[in-house]
Amino acid sequence: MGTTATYALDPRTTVLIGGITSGLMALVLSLLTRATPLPVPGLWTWTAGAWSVFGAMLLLGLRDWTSNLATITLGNGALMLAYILWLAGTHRHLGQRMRWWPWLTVWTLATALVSWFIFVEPSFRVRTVVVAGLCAYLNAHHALVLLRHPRAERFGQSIGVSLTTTWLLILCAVYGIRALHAAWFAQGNTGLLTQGAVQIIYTGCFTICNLMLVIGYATTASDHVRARIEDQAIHDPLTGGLNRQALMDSLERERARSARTGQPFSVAMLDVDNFKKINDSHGHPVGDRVLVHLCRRMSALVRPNDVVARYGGEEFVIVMPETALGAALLAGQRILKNAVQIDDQALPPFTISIGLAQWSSADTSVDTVIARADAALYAAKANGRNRVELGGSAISV
Ligand SMILES: Nc1nc2c(ncn2[C@@H]2O[C@H](COP(=O)(O)OP(=O)(O)OP(=O)(O)O)[C@@H](O)[C@H]2O)c(=O)[nH]1
Repeated sequence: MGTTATYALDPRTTVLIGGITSGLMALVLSLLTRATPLPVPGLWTWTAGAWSVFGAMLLLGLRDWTSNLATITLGNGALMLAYILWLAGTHRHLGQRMRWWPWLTVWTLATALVSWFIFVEPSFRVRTVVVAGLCAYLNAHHALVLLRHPRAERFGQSIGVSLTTTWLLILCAVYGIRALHAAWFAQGNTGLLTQGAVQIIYTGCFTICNLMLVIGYATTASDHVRARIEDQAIHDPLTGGLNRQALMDSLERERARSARTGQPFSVAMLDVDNFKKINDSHGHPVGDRVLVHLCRRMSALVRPNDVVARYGGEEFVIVMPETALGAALLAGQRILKNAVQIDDQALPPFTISIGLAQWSSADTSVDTVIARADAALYAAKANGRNRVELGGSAISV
């Protein structure tokens, strides 16, 4: 006498559990869109995708209880749409433009094919190959977009992006296997809600993957907010240079390094000559743009390890690690000449003055080296501006 295997779960329950968990996760993403202290590009689109998965899983789970149009056509349509929305969310997050029309055309064709193979020539096999094949392709394409992204938010750099990419690849593999299974094996040709291990495994895998992807988007969003907040905490909002707190931290690091290695470091303090006149004659917005321009030019002119920071008002400080006063003077002269070159015709011509000082073992704190650079800047102003002056005598460290 044959025995029929019994399972604790059946495919319908798995799909409905998947629907409920997707709905809860969509709710979490929706709350996150309101709760993040800074906007996260793409978060709304990922949230819309999560709601679409929720709708898809519920519709697919209602199979045989309501019309095929609602359960199969709309269910599969919502599922494919969800992956397109998730892809669009990622493009937005990475600051890329996605062309919608090719994807919407593919989606329309796939949905039309699914309808044809329900109502005209019913075939579970073809429907599965179409839907699972497209979903596999969409998720593979999505993973590649993340893997190819050159900036900070890429695989290995952000936990959220690594998690998302990994689960996109797993989901792509599950859909790929599902499509091939349906195409070539009779056993793979059982309906979505047919009792048995095959459908329980597939529906369970889809549920877990979709859940992990939503967790991946939420983690990516929180990584993004944390990185932005960390960035804002150390940068000056107008010029993009480091702020005063970050400058003091950098000076402390250089002081400690100098004590350890015996290598000197130098500090340049500089400001725009007669900046008040620029503001008075051209307006504060133009004055602001002069500061932004100057900071950008200086950052391009110094070595990668040098630190450019806004000290306050129109004053900047450059920290030059492992640089004695002689080398700092050459750098100062280069900056004096080149940082004021203007490529934007809307900016007025301007000059800068620079005071230089070298850290000395006799300095009691980093404030003293700053004070010497400031005194040198004062001397540069007193001696006619548009020049570099050296502060005090360099004492070997
Ligand atoms: N546009 C703009 N102006 C600023 C900013 N911070 C400070 N200032 C202006 O910078 C000007 C600095 O003026 P002063 O200290 O007299 O210096 P100066 O006119 O450059 O003269 P010298 O330094 O002696 O060459 C003031 O008018 C400030 O209002 C800023 O963020 N944006």
